[in-house]
Amino acid sequence: MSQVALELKDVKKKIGKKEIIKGINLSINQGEVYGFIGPNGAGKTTTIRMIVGLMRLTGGDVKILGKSIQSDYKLAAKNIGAIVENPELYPFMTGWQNLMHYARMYQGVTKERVEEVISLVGLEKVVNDKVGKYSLGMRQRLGIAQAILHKPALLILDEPTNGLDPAGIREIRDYIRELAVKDNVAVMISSHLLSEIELMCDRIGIIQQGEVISERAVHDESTDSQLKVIFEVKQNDKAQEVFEEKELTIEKESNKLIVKLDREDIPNVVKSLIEKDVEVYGVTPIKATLEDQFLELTGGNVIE
Ligand SMILES: Nc1ncnc2c1ncn2[C@@H]1O[C@H](COP(=O)(O)OP(=O)(O)OP(=O)(O)O)[C@@H](O)[C@H]1O
Repeated sequence: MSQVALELKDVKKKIGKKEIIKGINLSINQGEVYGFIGPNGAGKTTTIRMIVGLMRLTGGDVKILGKSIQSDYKLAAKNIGAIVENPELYPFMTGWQNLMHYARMYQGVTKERVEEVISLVGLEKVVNDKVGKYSLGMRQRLGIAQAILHKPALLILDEPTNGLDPAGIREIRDYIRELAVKDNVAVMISSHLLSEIELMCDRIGIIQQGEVISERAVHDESTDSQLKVIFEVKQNDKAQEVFEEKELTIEKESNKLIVKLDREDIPNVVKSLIEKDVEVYGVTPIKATLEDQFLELTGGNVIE
């Protein structure tokens, strides 16, 4: 069984009289990529800053590989690699010099390990160029390389794909998945790019007003029990009667009826339609995108 890499227990943060984080509980296993999403001001950065020790907790605890950041900070922190806000890089030094500079700060990070992370993030060709000349994508990759130098069990990335073009986003996504699968690293990513989260993460937590209001596996069909289904029928009015009898919500009433129902009720509804002589041409479940779910859960709050 994989070990729990990160555990948040009733984590709270009060600034002045305002409770910004209201008791967050979550855990991330080794080898798991966890997306932490929420509208602006929901509390993502505050939570991350507490996990990495940049801000004190006002309540609860954070454990990394079982070590508390409150009572065992040094032991807990050595298992974290993070990019919070922008990665700190020296523009007048080459990529190689930057990494060697950080490698010296950790015990046991060899030259071979530096070479390994460079190839993992695909920076071999530019590693001897000055970082000042790097594109944003290259800088992000170097930032990730720096964060994983000491082989942390937990990698935390705050908006890692911010400002990257689609090709850059794809590359970062691939490195992150590789890290989780090959090196068993637990990764926590905060982002507002929901489509990215869907492709990159195993599980997501949605945070709103300082609380995790929903947590779900990204590819778990069982969490999609309430579906939107498109019914293509010839006799709309008769079909509507069937749906109304069953107290189902009809969302759209053009030539196609979009109805919300549980997956296991589909056969029954189709049977009723046929019994009422409705000619059914098609029944298509629409997989609600994460964005739909997110907007539904946050009551339509607009995200960037
Ligand atoms: N030092 C502070 N003093 C007072 N309020 C603060 C402070 N830092 C953060 N806040 C408030 O806490 C809430 C959460 O902010 P936070 O930056 O954690 O949100 P976020 O989810 O990361 O948002 P964004 O996506 O915009 O970065 C916001 O309402 C913010 O105004």
